Amino acid sequence: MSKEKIALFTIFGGTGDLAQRKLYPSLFKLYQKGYLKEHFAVIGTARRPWTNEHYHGVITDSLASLNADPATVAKFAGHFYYQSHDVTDAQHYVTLKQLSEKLDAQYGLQGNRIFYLAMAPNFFGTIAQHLRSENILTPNGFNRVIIEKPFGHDFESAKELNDQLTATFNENQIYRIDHYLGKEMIQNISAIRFGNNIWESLWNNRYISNVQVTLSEKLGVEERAVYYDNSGALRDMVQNHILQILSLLTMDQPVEFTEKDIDVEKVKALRSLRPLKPEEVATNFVRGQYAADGDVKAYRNEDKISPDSNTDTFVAGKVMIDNFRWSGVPFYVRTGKRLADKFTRIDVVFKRPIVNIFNHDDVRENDDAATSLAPNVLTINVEPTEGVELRMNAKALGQGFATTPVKLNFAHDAAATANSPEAYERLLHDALNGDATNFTHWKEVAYSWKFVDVIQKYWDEHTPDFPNYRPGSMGPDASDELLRQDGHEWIYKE
Ligand SMILES: NC(=O)C1=CN([C@@H]2O[C@H](COP(=O)(O)OP(=O)(O)OC[C@H]3O[C@@H](n4cnc5c(N)ncnc54)[C@H](OP(=O)(O)O)[C@@H]3O)[C@@H](O)[C@H]2O)C=CC1
Ligand SMILES: O=C1O[C@H](COP(=O)(O)O)[C@@H](O)[C@H](O)[C@H]1O
Repeated sequence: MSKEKIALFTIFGGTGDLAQRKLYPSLFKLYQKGYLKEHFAVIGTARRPWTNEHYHGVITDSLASLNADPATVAKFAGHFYYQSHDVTDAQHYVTLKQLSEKLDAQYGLQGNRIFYLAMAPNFFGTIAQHLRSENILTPNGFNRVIIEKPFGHDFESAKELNDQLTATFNENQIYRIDHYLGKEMIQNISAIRFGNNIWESLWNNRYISNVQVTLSEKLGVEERAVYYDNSGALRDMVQNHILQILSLLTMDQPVEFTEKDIDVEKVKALRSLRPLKPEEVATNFVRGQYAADGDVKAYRNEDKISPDSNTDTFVAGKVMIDNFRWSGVPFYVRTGKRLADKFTRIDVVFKRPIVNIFNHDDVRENDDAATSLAPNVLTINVEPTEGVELRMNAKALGQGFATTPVKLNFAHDAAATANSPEAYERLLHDALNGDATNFTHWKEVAYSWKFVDVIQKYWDEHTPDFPNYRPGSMGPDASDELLRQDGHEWIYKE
């Protein structure tokens, strides 16, 4: 059976950063791999008054880093059509419907439509309402809408947006994208956990001391100031990516590895997050904003950022999960811009042995572990390295007997990593196949916002002392104190 997928893509936000950096290259890779052939077309739409010719130039430029055959690129770009209009303008959708029907006939698209909303969330409801009112969805093919994160701004706006979307689309037509779920090693969490008896039997509060999730970025806010200053790191990275990763790390085993069964278990995990009371926020969550350092601008001095902005560019937090499996285990999360390096990693820190038979001096009263033995740590490296490390204790080489920490290490080689699909390519392919396994679902989004809203509300009511961390560090000192107060420390330290 041909692997060719047939569809008309309509990208709202076709002139934007995400479309150019992620969507066009991903669609091209699907084209190169034969998943898209002749029977596909793309309508890019935004307000800028571009011509098709200019649009094809933008598409070509967005593929430059792929060093692809120019003739192939030109043929691919020929499937793209630009329409300039404002999504709040009803007439835009009348002309969009006419163009959609023309391209459907021209390319034989069987009425299959994928609408990608690659623009600020406050427009998502407007677009969904117009798609319905102007009858742009088709009766004879599939209709799917891909919604970028953050899905809303808080629980209330997310609920309103979801109601607007479900007035137009069924739940199984809504693809809430969180591109971290398309990353190889995030998908690997379930394989590691449920594919190996060694881990699942230890994956609980009897053996695990604490879990650490770090999404570190070296870049600053770059060209996205307008979006980011209204978002902040808590909404931009914690409400979605980090809580999604936490749900995969902590969920119970699904009955089957299917979209529905995985969603059931992720929702159970997110429902088990211990909600914070307002008076608990300050001792469990840390916020930061990067300062200036040499020729690196402070956040408040970035283009289009107000000089008195209190937007958080860094978050560290301690999350507790109240269920049988995880009660008592702290989950430390952190993310930020202008940190020491660009990487994403998960560190699962196991409890040390209670007794160190190799060093009787180490046995102390009321000590919960033999401190001279290093803790076992399972590290899942998500990016830029893709792989798994295990730290354990072994005998030190040579005469006598002493223990020493050693590391078992698996990493995909660079060639394998380079050839594996990038997150957006993988998720666009899943959407073409109607597979929403690696997308978020409404209840997951709802519980994530409910958890985050308490923190954001408390921060909105209390003025921070910003800026408070040096670019190139791993955030404010309070982030280290968050673990130190529990007798722990970050496995990755600057
Ligand atoms: N960029 C990234 O790395 C990531 C972005 N995202 C999400 O993707 C979405 C888009 O982000 P990004 O591409 O960075 O944002 P940009 O600001 O770069 O792009 C916004 C797009 O929306 C268009 N637009 C704005 N207002 C209107 C309007 N009234 N009518 C029609 N088009 C409009 C703009 O085009 P024009 O001005 O010509 O109208 C532009 O194409 C956001 O939800 C963001 O959270 C998610 C993950 C990563
Ligand atoms: O969703 C987002 O993610 C990017 C980081 O994505 P990555 O794949 O490069 O790790 C982040 O820079 C951006 O602010 C955020 O919106």
